[in-house]
Amino acid sequence: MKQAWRELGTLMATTMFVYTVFMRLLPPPLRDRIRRHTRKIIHYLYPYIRITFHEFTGENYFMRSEAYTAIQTYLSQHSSKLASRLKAEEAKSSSNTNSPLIFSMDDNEEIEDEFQGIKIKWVSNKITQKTGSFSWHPEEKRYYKLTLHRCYRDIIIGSYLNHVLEEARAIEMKSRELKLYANSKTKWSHIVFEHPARFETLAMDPKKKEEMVKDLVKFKKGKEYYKKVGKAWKRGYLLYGPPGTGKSTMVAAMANFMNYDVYDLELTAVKDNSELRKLLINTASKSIIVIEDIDCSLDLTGQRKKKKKNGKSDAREEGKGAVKRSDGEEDEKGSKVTLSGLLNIIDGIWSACGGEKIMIFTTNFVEKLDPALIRRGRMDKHIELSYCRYEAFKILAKNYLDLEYHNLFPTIEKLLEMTNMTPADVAENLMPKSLDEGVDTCLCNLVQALEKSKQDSNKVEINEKGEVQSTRE
Ligand SMILES: Nc1ncnc2c1ncn2[C@@H]1O[C@H](COP(=O)(O)OP(=O)(O)OP(=O)(O)O)[C@@H](O)[C@H]1O
Ligand SMILES: [Mg+2]
Repeated sequence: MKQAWRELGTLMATTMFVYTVFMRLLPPPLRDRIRRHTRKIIHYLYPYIRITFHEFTGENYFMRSEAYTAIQTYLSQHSSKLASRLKAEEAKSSSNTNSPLIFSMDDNEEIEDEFQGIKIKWVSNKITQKTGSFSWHPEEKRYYKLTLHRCYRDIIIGSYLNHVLEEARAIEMKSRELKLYANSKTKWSHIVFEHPARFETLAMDPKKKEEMVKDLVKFKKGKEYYKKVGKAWKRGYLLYGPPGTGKSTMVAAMANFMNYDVYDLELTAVKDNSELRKLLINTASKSIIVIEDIDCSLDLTGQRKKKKKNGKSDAREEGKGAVKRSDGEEDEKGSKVTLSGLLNIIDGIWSACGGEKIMIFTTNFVEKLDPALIRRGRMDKHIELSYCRYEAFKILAKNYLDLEYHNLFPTIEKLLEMTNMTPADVAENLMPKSLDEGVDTCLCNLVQALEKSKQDSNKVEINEKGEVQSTRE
């Protein structure tokens, strides 16, 4: 058998040699004709098409091909099951995949994929460049080669390759690192977004939570719907409620749930409307743009102007707004972003660029916002995050103490109805302060805190009644 193969090899090499010498001796027109006929014969005998995707493209092979990367991602999904030789790489630490390793086909390995009943062969290969000469591009050029029967050419080029790219995009979306962007001047800078908040651990009314999750799912799957109704694929949420009720936590939970980047827009750092437009144009799709404490960020409300005229300051605002906007300073150094500017940018044509964007405003004082800013269409959904009640408490007890039920739960339920304690305060009381503190101690701490809060609020009520009576007298 070995002898037969050796003879066949020699025969082929001789044939190729004779063919090459023969072709060189022929006059060019005749040579071209023979070449054409030879190609036809090969085409008849070998009915397959091959498509090659190189890792580096461009004039000097500097650019990594996006198609190559997408194919690599797509095939890595199949290779761990189908290929016998694999390459393993460490996954990104913050990627959402469960496995710490990512597998891909090793060099010179092949796997067979199937699409609409058609078998497609993928081979991963590499060309090794001659060493010794100085060169910028990599010495090993990798490529994927796809082989298919020519009768499937249209399906493969038309649908299969699109399918590969879309699947790869979906896989990348799942495993990508989320980013948290912050603005400085007209630029965004980012860090990796790694917030552990999830809807499961968010303490709020379960019905409201479910409604919120359904709304987000509908938005995510709404590409065709938004196109049909002729609306830009974006949605606005207004989160309002007292400090410590979980507004910022909810933004983080939304980003994790949707797998979107977060753009934390600090309006006080934006010089004027045109700078704001530039910043917003530079946000990518699949992102959440959040403006925290919108009532404190800028002079966006009618009430605020009145307040300034009167020269009085609102005690409730001092915690947040006053720091950013000390009187007098604001006009010279501060932001000139106006309400109308912000509204124009939210509604403007640009806002549809990229699509799939969520805008969130958070505030402690919803009643202070200009109705134009929060009307439906701009802020489509208004969500109130409120003081902690029993349903929300149960979620916190599960999160912090891994507790489904305890004898103190009915007492806590009653006390929560009678007081206004924020989930942040409840959570703080539930957290063990030392290694010796167990479930009972934490719950007793909470009961004590709730009783104190109840007494304090009773005192305030009595004082208020007293003041009312004395003013009547
Ligand atoms: N609903 C909640 N569910 C779970 N944890 C919560 C909730 N609300 C508050 N917390 C806890 O309290 C902390 C403060 O909450 P968060 O920053 O989300 O409040 P906020 O409503 O944004 O407050 P502010 O109005 O002051 O910005 C969070 O780190 C979280 O641990
Ligand atoms: Mg907040």
